[in-house]
Amino acid sequence: MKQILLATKNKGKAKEFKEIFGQIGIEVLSLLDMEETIPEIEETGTTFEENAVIKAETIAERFQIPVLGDDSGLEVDALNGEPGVYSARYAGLEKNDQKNLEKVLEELKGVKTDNRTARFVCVLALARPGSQTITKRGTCEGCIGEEPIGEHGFGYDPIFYPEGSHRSLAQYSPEEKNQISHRRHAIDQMISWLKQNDAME
Ligand SMILES: O=c1nc[nH]c2c1ncn2[C@H]1C[C@H](O)[C@@H](COP(=O)(O)OP(=O)(O)OP(=O)(O)O)O1
Ligand SMILES: [Mg+2]
Repeated sequence: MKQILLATKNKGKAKEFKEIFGQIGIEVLSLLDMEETIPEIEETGTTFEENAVIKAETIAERFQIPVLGDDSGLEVDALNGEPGVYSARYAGLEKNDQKNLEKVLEELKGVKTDNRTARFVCVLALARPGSQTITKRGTCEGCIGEEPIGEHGFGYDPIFYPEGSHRSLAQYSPEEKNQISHRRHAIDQMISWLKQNDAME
């Protein structure tokens, strides 16, 4: 496998996949690299697994090549796991990262540090024409800060402090984030599975 198509239009995700897979010599293309406009894929699932499979299978069906789908989000314990699969649309259908993280901070007003635990979840689905789709999950534990800080990353990174860290994930360099992220852990699991099943070629 020298090249893989990623079923996403999210710039932040695409950049991280390119960096992580680039290190093992695999080129990642995303829907942002395609000439034609791909219609929005409806995320009708209620779990990360379901949505990752929908994304990967929709695009694999269309292009008849192996496709990786990523469905990810933030689970906040004090909010019963919200925003979860609705992370991208938490503050509205326009998918605004700034408004989304402000809504989390608003919902957590008055909640003490010890009770602000959360995790990022990333589920990857690999759909290959003629094979069963497989999914792998990665997580990154941490807690939610009091205000956004940091310039790197995307999404909820400015309010997320990885376990044991005094810096938000948006204060991590891309290289540092890619060593500990939920996405990195899911990718590692997927690569191990492919190696074990002689499917890396
Ligand atoms: O490393 C991350 N650092 C910060 N925030 C993150 C991360 N990973 C996911 N997130 C947030 C962004 C978005 O609010 C939601 C993903 O939603 P999700 O539907 O999977 O992606 P999306 O709609 O942006 O792009 P697409 O569906 O085309 O892949 O979780
Ligand atoms: Mg989405």
